[in-house]
Amino acid sequence: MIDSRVVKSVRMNMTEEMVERFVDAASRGDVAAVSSLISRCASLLDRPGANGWNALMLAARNGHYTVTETLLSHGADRLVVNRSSQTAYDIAKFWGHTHIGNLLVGTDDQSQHILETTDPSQEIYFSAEPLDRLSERRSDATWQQDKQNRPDSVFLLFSELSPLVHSLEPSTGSGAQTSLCRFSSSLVKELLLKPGSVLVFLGVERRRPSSSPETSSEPPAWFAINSTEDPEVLLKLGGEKDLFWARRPNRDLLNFSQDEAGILAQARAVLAWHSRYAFCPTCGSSSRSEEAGYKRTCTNASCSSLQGVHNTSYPRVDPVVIMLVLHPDGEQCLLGRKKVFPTGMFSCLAGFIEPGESVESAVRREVEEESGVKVGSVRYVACQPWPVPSSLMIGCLAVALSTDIKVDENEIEEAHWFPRQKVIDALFRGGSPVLLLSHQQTIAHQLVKHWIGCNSNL
Ligand SMILES: NC(=O)c1ccc[n+]([C@@H]2O[C@H](COP(=O)([O-])OP(=O)(O)OC[C@H]3O[C@@H](n4cnc5c(N)ncnc54)[C@H](O)[C@@H]3O)[C@@H](O)[C@H]2O)c1
Ligand SMILES: [Mg+2]
Ligand SMILES: [Mg+2]
Ligand SMILES: [Mg+2]
Ligand SMILES: [Zn+2]
Repeated sequence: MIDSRVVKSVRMNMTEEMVERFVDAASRGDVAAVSSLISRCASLLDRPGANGWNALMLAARNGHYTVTETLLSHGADRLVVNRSSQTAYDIAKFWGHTHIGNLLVGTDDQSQHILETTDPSQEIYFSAEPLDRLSERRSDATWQQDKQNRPDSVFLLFSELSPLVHSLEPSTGSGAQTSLCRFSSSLVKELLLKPGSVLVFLGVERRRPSSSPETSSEPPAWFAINSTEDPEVLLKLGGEKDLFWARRPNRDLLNFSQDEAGILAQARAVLAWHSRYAFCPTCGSSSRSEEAGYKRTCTNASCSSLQGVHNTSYPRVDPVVIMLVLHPDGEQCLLGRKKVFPTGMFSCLAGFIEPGESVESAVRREVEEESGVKVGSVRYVACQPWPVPSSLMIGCLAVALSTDIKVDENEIEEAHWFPRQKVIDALFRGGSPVLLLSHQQTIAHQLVKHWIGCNSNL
Protein backbone atom coordinates (compact mmCIF):
# COMPACT_ATOMS: atom_id res chain seq x y z
CA MET A 1 0.00 0.00 0.00
CA ILE A 2 1.73 3.28 -1.06
CA ASP A 3 1.74 5.85 1.75
CA SER A 4 -0.85 8.62 0.91
CA ARG A 5 1.80 11.29 1.66
CA VAL A 6 4.04 9.83 -1.05
CA VAL A 7 1.15 9.91 -3.49
CA LYS A 8 0.44 13.50 -2.46
CA SER A 9 4.06 14.65 -2.91
CA VAL A 10 4.35 12.90 -6.29
CA ARG A 11 1.11 14.60 -7.35
CA MET A 12 2.46 17.91 -5.98
CA ASN A 13 5.70 17.51 -7.97
CA MET A 14 3.76 16.67 -11.08
CA THR A 15 1.65 19.82 -10.69
CA GLU A 16 4.70 21.99 -9.92
CA GLU A 17 6.43 20.53 -12.93
CA MET A 18 3.36 21.29 -15.07
CA VAL A 19 3.29 24.90 -13.76
CA GLU A 20 6.97 25.36 -14.62
CA ARG A 21 6.36 24.02 -18.13
CA PHE A 22 3.38 26.34 -18.50
CA VAL A 23 5.13 29.54 -17.37
CA ASP A 24 8.21 28.61 -19.41
CA ALA A 25 6.05 28.21 -22.55
CA ALA A 26 4.54 31.67 -21.89
CA SER A 27 8.00 33.14 -21.34
CA ARG A 28 9.20 31.77 -24.69
CA GLY A 29 6.08 32.89 -26.53
CA ASP A 30 5.06 29.30 -27.37
CA VAL A 31 1.33 29.89 -27.86
CA ALA A 32 0.64 26.27 -28.97
CA ALA A 33 2.11 24.83 -25.76
CA VAL A 34 0.32 27.45 -23.63
CA SER A 35 -3.05 26.64 -25.27
CA SER A 36 -2.62 22.88 -25.00
CA LEU A 37 -1.57 23.02 -21.31
CA ILE A 38 -4.51 25.30 -20.43
CA SER A 39 -6.94 22.93 -22.20
CA ARG A 40 -5.58 20.04 -20.10
CA CYS A 41 -5.46 21.92 -16.82
CA ALA A 42 -7.31 25.26 -16.60
CA SER A 43 -6.07 25.82 -13.02
CA LEU A 44 -2.57 26.55 -14.40
CA LEU A 45 -3.78 29.94 -15.72
CA ASP A 46 -2.76 32.23 -12.85
CA ARG A 47 -0.41 29.84 -11.00
CA PRO A 48 2.99 31.48 -10.33
CA GLY A 49 6.17 29.58 -11.12
CA ALA A 50 9.06 29.13 -8.68
CA ASN A 51 10.16 32.78 -9.10
CA GLY A 52 6.69 34.11 -8.24
CA TRP A 53 5.84 35.23 -11.78
CA ASN A 54 2.82 33.77 -13.57
CA ALA A 55 2.38 33.16 -17.29
CA LEU A 56 0.78 36.56 -18.01
CA MET A 57 3.67 38.41 -16.34
CA LEU A 58 6.30 36.47 -18.29
CA ALA A 59 4.48 36.93 -21.60
CA ALA A 60 4.24 40.68 -20.83
CA ARG A 61 7.93 40.83 -19.81
CA ASN A 62 9.08 39.33 -23.10
CA GLY A 63 6.61 41.13 -25.32
CA HIS A 64 4.67 38.05 -26.48
CA TYR A 65 1.44 39.62 -27.80
CA THR A 66 -0.34 36.44 -28.95
CA VAL A 67 0.35 34.55 -25.73
CA THR A 68 -0.90 37.53 -23.73
CA GLU A 69 -4.02 37.65 -25.87
CA THR A 70 -4.57 33.87 -25.41
CA LEU A 71 -4.15 34.02 -21.63
CA LEU A 72 -6.58 36.97 -21.39
CA SER A 73 -9.10 35.13 -23.57
CA HIS A 74 -9.03 32.26 -21.02
CA GLY A 75 -9.72 34.75 -18.23
CA ALA A 76 -6.22 35.33 -16.84
CA ASP A 77 -6.37 37.76 -13.91
CA ARG A 78 -4.60 41.01 -14.94
CA LEU A 79 -4.51 42.32 -11.39
CA VAL A 80 -2.40 39.55 -9.82
CA VAL A 81 0.92 40.92 -8.50
CA ASN A 82 4.31 39.28 -8.12
CA ARG A 83 6.56 39.50 -5.06
CA SER A 84 7.57 43.05 -6.09
CA SER A 85 3.87 44.02 -6.25
CA GLN A 86 4.05 44.40 -10.02
CA THR A 87 1.13 43.48 -12.26
CA ALA A 88 1.67 42.23 -15.79
CA TYR A 89 0.82 45.76 -16.98
CA ASP A 90 3.55 47.30 -14.78
CA ILE A 91 6.03 44.80 -16.19
CA ALA A 92 5.03 45.43 -19.82
CA LYS A 93 5.29 49.21 -19.37
CA PHE A 94 8.66 48.97 -17.64
CA TRP A 95 10.13 46.94 -20.51
CA GLY A 96 8.72 49.27 -23.17
CA HIS A 97 6.17 46.77 -24.54
CA THR A 98 3.53 49.46 -25.07
CA HIS A 99 1.33 47.27 -27.30
CA ILE A 100 1.16 44.63 -24.55
CA GLY A 101 0.40 47.32 -21.99
CA ASN A 102 -2.44 48.61 -24.17
CA LEU A 103 -3.78 45.05 -24.54
CA LEU A 104 -3.71 44.57 -20.77
CA VAL A 105 -5.62 47.78 -20.11
CA GLY A 106 -7.98 47.20 -23.00
CA THR A 107 -6.93 50.23 -25.09
CA ASP A 108 -5.14 48.17 -27.70
CA ASP A 109 -5.86 49.42 -31.23
CA GLN A 110 -4.11 46.44 -32.85
CA SER A 111 -1.91 48.83 -34.84
CA GLN A 112 1.27 48.24 -32.88
CA HIS A 113 0.63 44.50 -32.79
CA ILE A 114 1.57 44.47 -36.48
CA LEU A 115 4.97 45.92 -35.63
CA GLU A 116 5.48 43.29 -32.90
CA THR A 117 8.48 45.08 -31.44
CA THR A 118 9.00 46.95 -28.24
CA ASP A 119 7.99 50.50 -29.00
CA PRO A 120 9.56 52.87 -26.49
CA SER A 121 8.62 55.88 -28.63
CA GLN A 122 5.29 56.33 -26.84
CA GLU A 123 7.01 57.03 -23.58
CA ILE A 124 9.90 59.13 -24.86
CA TYR A 125 9.98 62.34 -22.84
CA PHE A 126 9.35 65.55 -24.88
CA SER A 127 7.50 63.59 -27.58
CA ALA A 128 3.89 63.75 -26.27
CA GLU A 129 1.48 65.77 -28.43
CA PRO A 130 -1.42 66.75 -26.13
CA LEU A 131 -2.28 69.71 -28.36
CA ASP A 132 -3.64 69.63 -31.89
CA ARG A 133 -1.22 71.99 -33.65
CA LEU A 134 -3.94 73.16 -36.08
CA SER A 135 -1.27 74.43 -38.51
CA GLU A 136 -4.00 75.40 -40.98
CA ARG A 137 -5.11 78.12 -38.54
CA ARG A 138 -1.71 79.78 -38.28
CA SER A 139 -2.26 82.23 -41.14
CA ASP A 140 -5.86 83.04 -40.12
CA ALA A 141 -5.17 86.36 -38.32
CA THR A 142 -8.81 86.86 -37.28
CA TRP A 143 -9.04 83.36 -35.75
CA GLN A 144 -5.70 83.88 -34.00
CA GLN A 145 -6.76 87.25 -32.56
CA ASP A 146 -10.04 85.79 -31.33
CA LYS A 147 -8.18 82.96 -29.60
CA GLN A 148 -5.71 85.35 -28.03
CA ASN A 149 -8.61 87.24 -26.48
CA ARG A 150 -10.54 84.22 -25.22
CA PRO A 151 -10.63 83.92 -21.40
CA ASP A 152 -10.02 80.14 -21.54
CA SER A 153 -6.87 80.43 -23.67
CA VAL A 154 -3.65 79.45 -21.91
CA PHE A 155 -0.40 81.44 -22.13
CA LEU A 156 3.01 80.09 -21.07
CA LEU A 157 5.65 82.62 -20.13
CA PHE A 158 9.36 82.36 -20.97
CA SER A 159 12.12 84.75 -19.97
CA GLU A 160 15.13 84.38 -22.28
CA LEU A 161 13.84 80.84 -23.18
CA SER A 162 13.44 79.72 -19.54
CA PRO A 163 9.82 78.79 -18.73
CA LEU A 164 8.09 80.12 -15.61
CA VAL A 165 7.18 77.09 -13.49
CA HIS A 166 6.05 76.12 -10.04
CA SER A 167 7.05 73.11 -8.00
CA LEU A 168 4.51 70.37 -7.43
CA GLU A 169 3.78 68.55 -4.21
CA PRO A 170 5.40 65.08 -4.44
CA SER A 171 1.95 63.58 -3.85
CA THR A 172 0.85 64.31 -7.45
CA GLY A 173 1.88 60.76 -8.25
CA SER A 174 2.59 61.60 -11.89
CA GLY A 175 6.30 61.69 -11.07
CA ALA A 176 6.33 65.31 -12.20
CA GLN A 177 8.04 67.72 -9.80
CA THR A 178 7.40 70.92 -11.71
CA SER A 179 4.52 72.30 -13.70
CA LEU A 180 4.28 75.11 -16.23
CA CYS A 181 2.74 78.31 -14.91
CA ARG A 182 -0.39 79.06 -16.97
CA PHE A 183 -1.62 82.62 -17.60
CA SER A 184 -4.95 83.85 -18.93
CA SER A 185 -5.21 86.42 -21.72
CA SER A 186 -6.11 89.28 -19.35
CA LEU A 187 -2.84 88.83 -17.44
CA VAL A 188 -0.58 88.95 -20.52
CA LYS A 189 -2.45 91.55 -22.63
CA GLU A 190 0.03 94.34 -21.91
CA LEU A 191 3.06 92.07 -22.19
CA LEU A 192 2.03 91.11 -25.72
CA LEU A 193 2.31 94.76 -26.77
CA LYS A 194 5.96 95.04 -25.65
CA PRO A 195 8.42 95.11 -28.59
CA GLY A 196 10.60 92.33 -27.12
CA SER A 197 7.70 89.87 -26.80
CA VAL A 198 7.49 86.98 -29.24
CA LEU A 199 4.19 85.06 -29.35
CA VAL A 200 3.79 81.53 -30.72
CA PHE A 201 0.49 79.68 -31.15
CA LEU A 202 1.00 76.09 -29.95
CA GLY A 203 -2.37 74.52 -30.70
CA VAL A 204 -5.69 73.62 -29.08
CA GLU A 205 -6.33 70.93 -26.46
CA ARG A 206 -7.26 67.62 -28.07
CA ARG A 207 -10.87 66.66 -27.39
CA ARG A 208 -11.00 63.96 -24.68
CA PRO A 209 -12.64 60.81 -26.16
CA SER A 210 -15.18 61.10 -23.32
CA SER A 211 -16.27 64.64 -24.28
CA SER A 212 -19.60 64.57 -26.11
CA PRO A 213 -19.26 65.49 -29.82
CA GLU A 214 -21.95 68.15 -29.35
CA THR A 215 -19.56 70.08 -27.14
CA SER A 216 -19.96 73.35 -29.00
CA SER A 217 -17.20 75.36 -27.39
CA GLU A 218 -13.87 74.87 -29.11
CA PRO A 219 -11.19 73.46 -26.79
CA PRO A 220 -8.84 76.02 -25.21
CA ALA A 221 -5.94 77.35 -27.30
CA TRP A 222 -2.38 77.45 -25.94
CA PHE A 223 0.27 80.09 -26.66
CA ALA A 224 3.86 80.71 -25.57
CA ILE A 225 5.42 84.13 -25.03
CA ASN A 226 9.15 84.81 -24.80
CA SER A 227 9.77 88.14 -23.10
CA THR A 228 12.82 90.33 -22.63
CA GLU A 229 11.16 92.23 -19.75
CA ASP A 230 12.75 92.14 -16.29
CA PRO A 231 12.25 88.55 -15.04
CA GLU A 232 11.58 89.82 -11.49
CA VAL A 233 8.71 91.96 -12.78
CA LEU A 234 7.36 89.04 -14.77
CA LEU A 235 7.50 86.76 -11.73
CA LYS A 236 5.00 89.03 -10.00
CA LEU A 237 2.58 88.53 -12.89
CA GLY A 238 2.25 84.96 -11.76
CA GLY A 239 0.99 86.01 -8.36
CA GLU A 240 1.68 82.64 -6.69
CA LYS A 241 4.53 82.32 -4.21
CA ASP A 242 6.74 79.38 -5.28
CA LEU A 243 7.27 80.33 -8.94
CA PHE A 244 10.72 80.16 -10.51
CA TRP A 245 12.40 80.32 -13.92
CA ALA A 246 13.58 76.87 -15.07
CA ARG A 247 16.97 78.10 -16.18
CA ARG A 248 19.13 74.90 -16.43
CA PRO A 249 17.79 73.03 -19.49
CA ASN A 250 19.54 69.72 -18.86
CA ARG A 251 18.12 69.58 -15.36
CA ASP A 252 15.12 71.87 -14.93
CA LEU A 253 13.37 70.76 -18.12
CA LEU A 254 13.29 67.05 -17.19
CA ASN A 255 10.80 67.15 -14.31
CA PHE A 256 7.48 67.79 -16.04
CA SER A 257 4.59 65.43 -16.80
CA GLN A 258 4.76 63.74 -20.20
CA ASP A 259 2.08 66.07 -21.61
CA GLU A 260 3.63 69.30 -20.33
CA ALA A 261 7.06 68.13 -21.53
CA GLY A 262 5.66 67.71 -25.03
CA ILE A 263 4.19 71.22 -25.00
CA LEU A 264 7.40 72.63 -23.53
CA ALA A 265 9.55 71.02 -26.24
CA GLN A 266 7.46 72.59 -29.01
CA ALA A 267 7.34 76.02 -27.35
CA ARG A 268 11.00 76.26 -26.39
CA ALA A 269 12.34 75.05 -29.76
CA VAL A 270 10.27 77.57 -31.76
CA LEU A 271 11.04 80.44 -29.37
CA ALA A 272 14.75 79.52 -29.51
CA TRP A 273 14.63 79.85 -33.29
CA HIS A 274 13.00 83.31 -33.02
CA SER A 275 15.68 84.43 -30.56
CA ARG A 276 18.45 83.51 -33.02
CA TYR A 277 16.89 84.67 -36.27
CA ALA A 278 15.79 88.24 -35.60
CA PHE A 279 17.64 89.12 -38.82
CA CYS A 280 17.20 87.63 -42.25
CA PRO A 281 19.91 84.98 -42.88
CA THR A 282 19.82 85.86 -46.60
CA CYS A 283 20.36 89.62 -46.55
CA GLY A 284 20.78 90.66 -42.92
CA SER A 285 17.75 92.94 -42.81
CA SER A 286 15.44 92.68 -39.84
CA SER A 287 12.72 90.03 -40.06
CA ARG A 288 9.29 89.82 -38.51
CA SER A 289 7.27 86.92 -37.11
CA GLU A 290 4.31 85.70 -39.16
CA GLU A 291 1.94 82.69 -39.33
CA ALA A 292 1.39 82.65 -35.55
CA GLY A 293 5.14 82.35 -34.96
CA TYR A 294 5.95 79.63 -37.51
CA LYS A 295 7.53 81.89 -40.10
CA ARG A 296 9.91 84.88 -40.13
CA THR A 297 9.69 87.18 -43.14
CA CYS A 298 12.41 89.57 -44.26
CA THR A 299 11.46 93.25 -44.15
CA ASN A 300 13.65 94.03 -47.21
CA ALA A 301 11.22 94.01 -50.15
CA SER A 302 13.96 93.08 -52.63
CA CYS A 303 15.28 90.14 -50.61
CA SER A 304 15.49 86.89 -52.55
CA SER A 305 14.11 84.99 -49.54
CA LEU A 306 10.71 86.53 -50.39
CA GLN A 307 10.65 84.68 -53.72
CA GLY A 308 9.35 81.12 -53.43
CA VAL A 309 9.76 78.94 -50.34
CA HIS A 310 13.00 79.38 -48.39
CA ASN A 311 13.97 77.14 -45.49
CA THR A 312 15.62 80.15 -43.88
CA SER A 313 12.15 81.45 -43.03
CA TYR A 314 10.95 78.44 -40.99
CA PRO A 315 11.82 77.10 -37.53
CA ARG A 316 15.01 75.02 -37.39
CA VAL A 317 15.04 71.36 -36.46
CA ASP A 318 18.58 69.97 -36.20
CA PRO A 319 18.69 66.18 -36.69
CA VAL A 320 21.15 64.39 -34.40
CA VAL A 321 21.96 60.70 -34.42
CA ILE A 322 22.36 59.07 -31.03
CA MET A 323 23.43 55.46 -31.02
CA LEU A 324 23.97 52.58 -28.67
CA VAL A 325 26.80 50.68 -30.34
CA LEU A 326 26.83 46.96 -29.56
CA HIS A 327 29.98 44.84 -29.43
CA PRO A 328 30.11 42.08 -32.09
CA ASP A 329 29.57 39.58 -29.23
CA GLY A 330 26.21 41.29 -28.45
CA GLU A 331 27.03 41.29 -24.75
CA GLN A 332 28.67 44.71 -24.37
CA CYS A 333 27.82 48.27 -25.38
CA LEU A 334 29.97 51.29 -26.15
CA LEU A 335 29.43 54.34 -23.94
CA GLY A 336 31.43 57.54 -23.84
CA ARG A 337 31.74 60.59 -21.65
CA LYS A 338 32.42 64.27 -22.28
CA LYS A 339 34.49 66.42 -19.98
CA VAL A 340 31.31 68.29 -18.95
CA PHE A 341 29.56 65.10 -17.73
CA PRO A 342 29.26 64.50 -13.98
CA THR A 343 31.92 62.08 -12.64
CA GLY A 344 31.27 58.51 -13.67
CA MET A 345 28.51 59.38 -16.13
CA PHE A 346 28.65 57.74 -19.55
CA SER A 347 26.16 58.09 -22.39
CA CYS A 348 25.55 57.03 -25.96
CA LEU A 349 27.65 58.70 -28.62
CA ALA A 350 25.78 61.34 -30.61
CA GLY A 351 26.35 63.75 -33.46
CA PHE A 352 24.64 66.16 -35.81
CA ILE A 353 23.68 64.73 -39.17
CA GLU A 354 25.44 66.66 -41.92
CA PRO A 355 23.88 67.90 -45.16
CA GLY A 356 23.46 65.13 -47.73
CA GLU A 357 24.02 62.41 -45.13
CA SER A 358 21.71 59.51 -44.27
CA VAL A 359 21.01 58.51 -40.66
CA GLU A 360 23.04 55.31 -41.12
CA SER A 361 26.02 57.15 -42.59
CA ALA A 362 25.93 59.75 -39.80
CA VAL A 363 25.94 56.95 -37.20
CA ARG A 364 28.97 55.31 -38.80
CA ARG A 365 30.81 58.62 -39.27
CA GLU A 366 30.17 60.00 -35.77
CA VAL A 367 31.05 56.71 -34.05
CA GLU A 368 34.27 56.40 -35.98
CA GLU A 369 35.14 60.12 -35.46
CA GLU A 370 34.48 59.98 -31.70
CA SER A 371 35.69 56.45 -30.81
CA GLY A 372 37.57 54.97 -33.76
CA VAL A 373 35.10 52.07 -33.81
CA LYS A 374 33.78 50.96 -37.21
CA VAL A 375 30.04 50.24 -37.38
CA GLY A 376 28.16 47.82 -39.65
CA SER A 377 24.37 47.55 -39.43
CA VAL A 378 22.27 50.35 -37.96
CA ARG A 379 18.66 50.01 -36.76
CA TYR A 380 16.32 52.91 -35.94
CA VAL A 381 14.63 52.60 -32.52
CA ALA A 382 12.88 55.86 -31.58
CA CYS A 383 13.42 59.61 -31.63
CA GLN A 384 13.23 62.42 -29.10
CA PRO A 385 12.65 66.14 -29.67
CA TRP A 386 15.44 67.83 -27.69
CA PRO A 387 14.61 71.53 -27.31
CA VAL A 388 18.16 72.53 -26.38
CA PRO A 389 17.94 74.45 -28.60
CA SER A 390 16.02 72.54 -31.31
CA SER A 391 17.49 69.10 -32.00
CA LEU A 392 15.67 65.96 -33.03
CA MET A 393 17.51 63.00 -31.50
CA ILE A 394 17.26 59.98 -33.81
CA GLY A 395 17.91 56.95 -31.61
CA CYS A 396 19.54 53.87 -33.15
CA LEU A 397 21.12 50.56 -32.24
CA ALA A 398 24.31 49.83 -34.20
CA VAL A 399 26.61 46.80 -34.36
CA ALA A 400 30.38 47.33 -34.26
CA LEU A 401 32.66 45.71 -36.82
CA SER A 402 35.83 46.65 -34.92
CA THR A 403 36.43 46.87 -31.18
CA ASP A 404 39.60 48.94 -30.65
CA ILE A 405 38.72 52.30 -29.12
CA LYS A 406 40.63 55.51 -29.86
CA VAL A 407 38.66 58.56 -28.70
CA ASP A 408 38.61 62.01 -30.31
CA GLU A 409 39.99 63.88 -27.30
CA ASN A 410 38.51 67.18 -28.49
CA GLU A 411 35.06 65.85 -27.72
CA ILE A 412 35.21 62.60 -25.80
CA GLU A 413 37.13 62.23 -22.54
CA GLU A 414 36.91 58.41 -22.49
CA ALA A 415 34.86 55.57 -23.95
CA HIS A 416 34.66 51.89 -22.98
CA TRP A 417 32.84 48.65 -23.74
CA PHE A 418 30.47 47.98 -20.82
CA PRO A 419 29.25 44.39 -20.18
CA ARG A 420 25.50 43.85 -19.97
CA GLN A 421 25.50 43.03 -16.26
CA LYS A 422 27.30 46.28 -15.39
CA VAL A 423 24.70 48.19 -17.41
CA ILE A 424 21.84 46.32 -15.70
CA ASP A 425 23.33 47.21 -12.32
CA ALA A 426 23.57 50.85 -13.37
CA LEU A 427 20.00 50.81 -14.71
CA PHE A 428 18.26 49.05 -11.89
CA ARG A 429 20.52 49.36 -8.92
CA GLY A 430 21.11 53.09 -9.18
CA GLY A 431 24.48 53.16 -10.80
CA SER A 432 27.86 52.23 -9.44
CA PRO A 433 31.03 54.32 -9.02
CA VAL A 434 32.20 53.21 -12.47
CA LEU A 435 28.97 53.75 -14.36
CA LEU A 436 26.27 56.35 -14.00
CA LEU A 437 23.79 56.50 -16.90
CA SER A 438 22.23 59.71 -18.22
CA HIS A 439 18.93 60.96 -16.89
CA GLN A 440 16.06 58.53 -17.39
CA GLN A 441 14.18 61.12 -19.47
CA THR A 442 16.90 61.14 -22.13
CA ILE A 443 16.73 58.93 -25.18
CA ALA A 444 20.27 57.81 -24.34
CA HIS A 445 18.85 56.16 -21.20
CA GLN A 446 15.91 54.72 -23.14
CA LEU A 447 18.20 53.19 -25.77
CA VAL A 448 20.16 51.35 -23.07
CA LYS A 449 16.90 50.11 -21.49
CA HIS A 450 15.64 49.07 -24.92
CA TRP A 451 18.81 47.04 -25.53
CA ILE A 452 18.60 45.32 -22.14
CA GLY A 453 14.89 44.71 -22.63
CA CYS A 454 15.38 43.29 -26.10
CA ASN A 455 17.12 40.19 -24.83
CA SER A 456 14.64 38.62 -22.50
CA ASN A 457 17.10 36.03 -21.26
CA LEU A 458 18.18 38.24 -18.40
N1 LIG B 1 18.84 63.65 -25.38
C1 LIG B 1 19.96 62.95 -25.30
O1 LIG B 1 19.98 61.79 -24.84
C2 LIG B 1 21.25 63.57 -25.84
C3 LIG B 1 22.45 62.89 -25.64
C4 LIG B 1 23.61 63.42 -26.21
C5 LIG B 1 23.58 64.63 -26.93
N2 LIG B 1 22.39 65.28 -27.05
C6 LIG B 1 22.32 66.53 -27.81
O2 LIG B 1 22.75 66.25 -29.14
C7 LIG B 1 23.46 67.39 -29.64
C8 LIG B 1 24.58 66.92 -30.56
O3 LIG B 1 25.47 66.11 -29.88
P1 LIG B 1 27.05 66.41 -30.05
O4 LIG B 1 27.34 67.73 -29.43
O5 LIG B 1 27.78 65.21 -29.55
O6 LIG B 1 27.22 66.59 -31.64
P2 LIG B 1 28.57 66.36 -32.50
O7 LIG B 1 29.26 65.12 -32.08
O8 LIG B 1 28.20 66.51 -33.92
O9 LIG B 1 29.55 67.57 -32.06
C9 LIG B 1 29.08 68.89 -31.86
C10 LIG B 1 29.82 69.79 -32.85
O10 LIG B 1 29.24 69.60 -34.13
C11 LIG B 1 29.29 70.87 -34.85
N3 LIG B 1 27.93 71.07 -35.37
C12 LIG B 1 27.50 70.56 -36.52
N4 LIG B 1 26.22 70.85 -36.75
C13 LIG B 1 25.79 71.56 -35.69
C14 LIG B 1 24.54 72.15 -35.34
N5 LIG B 1 23.47 72.06 -36.13
N6 LIG B 1 24.44 72.81 -34.15
C15 LIG B 1 25.51 72.86 -33.33
N7 LIG B 1 26.75 72.34 -33.61
C16 LIG B 1 26.87 71.69 -34.78
C17 LIG B 1 29.79 71.91 -33.87
O11 LIG B 1 31.16 72.08 -34.12
C18 LIG B 1 29.63 71.24 -32.52
O12 LIG B 1 30.62 71.67 -31.62
C19 LIG B 1 23.97 68.16 -28.47
O13 LIG B 1 23.56 69.49 -28.66
C20 LIG B 1 23.25 67.58 -27.26
O14 LIG B 1 22.46 68.57 -26.62
C21 LIG B 1 21.23 64.79 -26.53
MG1 LIG C 1 30.85 64.19 -33.03
MG1 LIG D 1 29.06 63.89 -30.38
MG1 LIG E 1 29.45 66.08 -35.56
ZN1 LIG F 1 16.41 89.29 -46.43
